Amino acid sequence: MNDSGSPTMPTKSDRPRLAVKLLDERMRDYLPDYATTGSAGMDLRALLDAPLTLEPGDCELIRTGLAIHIADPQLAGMVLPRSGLGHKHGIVLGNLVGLIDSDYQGELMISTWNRGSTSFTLEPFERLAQYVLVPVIQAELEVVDDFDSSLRGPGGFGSSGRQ
Ligand SMILES: O=c1ccn([C@H]2C[C@H](O)[C@@H](COP(=O)(O)OP(=O)(O)OP(=O)(O)O)O2)c(=O)[nH]1
Ligand SMILES: [Mg+2]
Repeated sequence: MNDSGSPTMPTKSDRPRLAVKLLDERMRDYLPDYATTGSAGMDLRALLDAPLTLEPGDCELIRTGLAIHIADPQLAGMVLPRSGLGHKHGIVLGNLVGLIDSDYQGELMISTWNRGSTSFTLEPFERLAQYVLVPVIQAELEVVDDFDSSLRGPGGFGSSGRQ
């Protein structure tokens, strides 16, 4: 927050820097970036040599041509669907959400599932999903016999009703 109480806009130089390898030279022109200053995710593009048609129910692993090494274990990447593709065309992720470990150095892959009822043709370099960097806290599990009591206790899965 600044003095006027509004959030201070971080500048590009405040951002963590992530090492990226181009596994296909064509991706140099298509490096992911934030579309607006407030975007949470960077769009990931499909590395394809030709259009690819996904029939209803098809699920294909699509290359991005990028390897991003996050390195910091207090960060992770998440691959999320784009809302327009998911809502209008049924193009979502075969794993629903992709979780990218900070020590992963391989190619970022997008499991692309046509959960809709019509075929969809994906164009080369089309923006297919989005990559969000998130903070992570790693924990140690400590085995106990009993918990300190809580208001909820073991209640879950709708125990509080619907209204
Ligand atoms: O949508 C995704 C999900 C995962 N990955 C990569 C990065 C991640 O760090 C690695 C392993 O993912 P995860 O742990 O979710 O898969 P797993 O089935 O448990 O594989 P592993 O045994 O390699 O951990 O695969 C992707 O490229 N795209
Ligand atoms: Mg795993």
